[in-house]
Formats: sequence, C-alpha cells, structure tokens
Amino acid sequence: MTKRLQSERASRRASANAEASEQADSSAPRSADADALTAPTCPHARQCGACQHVEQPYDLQLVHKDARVADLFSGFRGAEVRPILGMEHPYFYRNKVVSPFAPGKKLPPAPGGKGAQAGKTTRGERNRAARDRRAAGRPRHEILCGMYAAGTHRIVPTEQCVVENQNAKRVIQAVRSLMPRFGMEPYREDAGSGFLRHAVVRVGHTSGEVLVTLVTNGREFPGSRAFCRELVKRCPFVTSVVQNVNERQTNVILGEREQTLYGPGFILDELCGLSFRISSQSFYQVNAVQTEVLYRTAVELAHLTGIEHVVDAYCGTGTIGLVAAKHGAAHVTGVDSVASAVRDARENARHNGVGNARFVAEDAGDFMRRCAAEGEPVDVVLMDPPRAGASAEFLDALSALAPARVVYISCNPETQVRDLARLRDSGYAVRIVQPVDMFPHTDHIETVAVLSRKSATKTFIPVTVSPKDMGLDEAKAQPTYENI
Ligand SMILES: C[S@@+](CC[C@H](N)C(=O)[O-])C[C@H]1O[C@@H](n2cnc3c(N)ncnc32)[C@H](O)[C@@H]1O
Repeated sequence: MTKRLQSERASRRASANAEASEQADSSAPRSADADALTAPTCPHARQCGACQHVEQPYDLQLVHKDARVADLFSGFRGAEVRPILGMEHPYFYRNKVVSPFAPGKKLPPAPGGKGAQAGKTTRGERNRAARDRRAAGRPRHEILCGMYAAGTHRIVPTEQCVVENQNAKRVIQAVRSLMPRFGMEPYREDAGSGFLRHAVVRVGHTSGEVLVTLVTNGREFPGSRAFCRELVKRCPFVTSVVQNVNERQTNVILGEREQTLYGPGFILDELCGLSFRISSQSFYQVNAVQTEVLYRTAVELAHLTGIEHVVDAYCGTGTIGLVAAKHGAAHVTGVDSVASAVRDARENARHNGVGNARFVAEDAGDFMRRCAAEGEPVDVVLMDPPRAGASAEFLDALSALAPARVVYISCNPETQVRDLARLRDSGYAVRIVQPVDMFPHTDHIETVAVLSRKSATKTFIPVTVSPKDMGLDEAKAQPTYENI
C-alpha cells in the first residue's frame, strides 16, 4: 500500500472507529479494566507467545492489518475493502483466560504426613488428613501457570498480562496458590500423571459473573467443596465452578464429562441488548466490546427488512442469529454441531423472549444439504465457521439454496478467501469486506464479507444518447444495429 493510501485509510478508520465505539459504548457500561487509559507495557513480551505485536504502537498494528486484508482480498475485483474497526482501549479485553498448570522447579519435601489422627472426626478434617498423607514424602515442585512460549508447550509464568481480564487473572493465581493445600498435583504432560491440567475462566463483560472450569485428569476430587469455598473467599466475584474431566493425552483442553461444583454452572452476559447464557463448553467471543461492533456490523450488512428468513450457520449459543431476529429478520434458523451450545441458544431465545428463532443441533453442511433438497426458501445466510472455514459440502449446498445475500464472518481470513473463491465460482460476488480488530496485539484478524448473487445486482445505468452522438445527424435516417 502507498503512504497516501495508508493515511487515507487511517483517517477513514478513525471516523469509522469513533462511530463504532460510540455505538458499542452507549449500550455497555465501561468496566474498570477498559478504563486503563494509558498503554501498559507487557513484562513478558519477549518470552510469551500470545501477543506478537504488543511492543508496536496500536495504530501501526492497525495499518499493518489493513494492508494484510487489502492484499488477501485483492483477488475479488470490485469488492470494497473497508478500513479495520479498532478498539479505543485495546487492553485487558480477553474475557476468557486459559492457563495450563505444570510442575516447575523441585522444592524441598513437605513435612511428614500426620495420617488419620485420632480426634479428626468431621469430613473436612478427614479429607485434610487424607490429603496430607497423599502429599507426604512425595517430591514437591513449584507450580507453573501462565502462557505457552510461542510454538512450544513450555510455560512462561505470566504474572501480569495486558490483554487478559484482571479478575480472571486473579482467579488463576488463587487456584495455583490453593493447590498444595488441597493436595492437587499439577498435570505432567509427558507422563499423563498429576491432577489439575487447566483452569478456564470466563468473565461476563457486563454482568461481571465469573465461571471457573477446572480441568482435571480424573474424576475423584476430594475436598472439592472446601476448595470452592476457599476460592470464592479469595475471589468473591466467582459465581460458578465446574469440574471438567479430561483423561486423554491430548492437546484438546476440555473433556466431555462435567459436574457443577458451585453455583449454576454457567454465567450470563449481555450483548447488543440481549442476555446470553455461557457454559464451559459453548463458544463465546473473547472480546465483548468488539463483539458488539462485529455483530452490529454483520447484521447491518445483512440489510434485513422484516421479511427475510435467515440461516445463522455455525451459530454457537445463537448470539448473531438472536441479534438478527431482534433487528429485522422475519425468522431465524440457527445450526451448530455442539448440542450444549444449541441448548444454550434455545434457552437464550426463551429468556430474551425471542419467538422468531429456532435452533438445530446438526452438522452445518448436512443441514444446508437438507434445506436445499427440501427447497426451503432462505433469503440471507449468516455464517461464522471455525478457523478451518466451511466444508465444500456446506458451500455447495449454500449455492444450491441461492440466498440473495451471504454474510460470512471469519476469524481466519485465509480460509475465508478460499471459501469466497468457491462461492464466486458458483455465482456470488464479494461486495464488501469489513475487518474488525477482535484480537489487538496479535496476528489475528476477524473479517466480515458480504456477498450477493451476481445476477441479482445487474444494474442499469441510464444513458442519454442523441442521434448526433451516434453519428446520425440526419434525424430522418433510421439507426441500424450496425450504427448503434
Ligand atoms: C467461530 S464459532 C461461532 C459461534 C457464534 N457464531 C458466535 O459468534 O458466538 C464456530 C462455531 O461453529 C461450530 N461448528 C464447528 N464445526 C461445525 C460443523 N461442522 N457444523 C456445525 N457447527 C460447527 C462450533 O461449535 C462453534 O460454535
């Protein structure tokens, strides 16, 4: 991109961002985190692999993201690639914090176990004594938590982080400091031994509710109640604790079995004037401020007029679809393959009083194929697939369904460009690309692309042509096809 183009885009971005943050800010009270007006510096920038550009001024990060998007989408002739919508305060925005636990340096052995001493009669005392016995004589290690160094599974203990929600960070530190007292060994990845693998903390941006998911290597969790009590004492903002059991030797963080240890097992949060229920397994965007910008942009670009049947494909907990159902869709059908996310989506529709949305638990490709086979009329498809993008089956069924507009939201523009090319080959044109900065300081870019059918937008430009222009000065002469 030339310098002139860069500065032109920067000034367009500034006015678009001011408009977007005005809209986002008016609906959500600003948290203390967001009020950190000065740019904090990250003490772990060189070791931690999470934020590749944290040492670069934020404005410059946006210029680079603009250039990358312009380059990636340059193959779609006629598409309007808009400047990225950035954040006003791009710090402490991550409302989901995940930390692994692992043993660090060896420590001197603990004092000998006291055993089940006479007089220990309450359940709590017996549990404590059992924990002491388990810990006695075992080599002790420092417990590490934090982020992985780039491209490795080596933990960088990140005591401070400039992108993570600070309450979530406090929870991670509190869990670590409670572990020895409750005999909870950190997980050893190489041996598949130890107990606590990860803690996943989710914070409701507007509600402030906090869900802590403890991922354990095994179901037995003696003293779990006392652990929760102690955790809540240290972090009173924690509203729910869930134990997730994952005994497989895998990089996948969550296992399938779960039990709620404290509170309702989910949190509520508000987005675009709707309230959403978030459980440990359901997908929920990590940057709530920018999620509002993203959803508003997607729904605006869908141009809903009150008569459209909208499909929200890869709907998660139904967030985008429910915003569309509230803002102009006649009816919304959401589809996601994760049954618990669909349960949450139905519950979200119910408690928000949205009656014009239904949700289906099914593979999105299968669902689209079925709709195409049954001749279901669909006017607009909103789609937000995972990083890998959509399957060829999904895209082909989408083309067969032939909605007038497709709004494709993606957290991986590379796979999005691949999928858009397939849709272009089957009769769609990319009209607008709007990037949104959901992940400041990192390489990641979120993009919303709007497509419509090529044939649907044949435009007729009125042109006045006089006989003189056609070289037919003699008005009497009848123009022939050749003349014209
Ligand atoms: C990027 S998330 C989007 C969720 C939602 N639109 C949101 O903004 O919260 C992708 C979603 O795709 C779902 N998913 C992944 N593969 C799928 C498939 N083959 N069929 C249907 N849903 C799928 C995941 O469960 C996840 O909820």
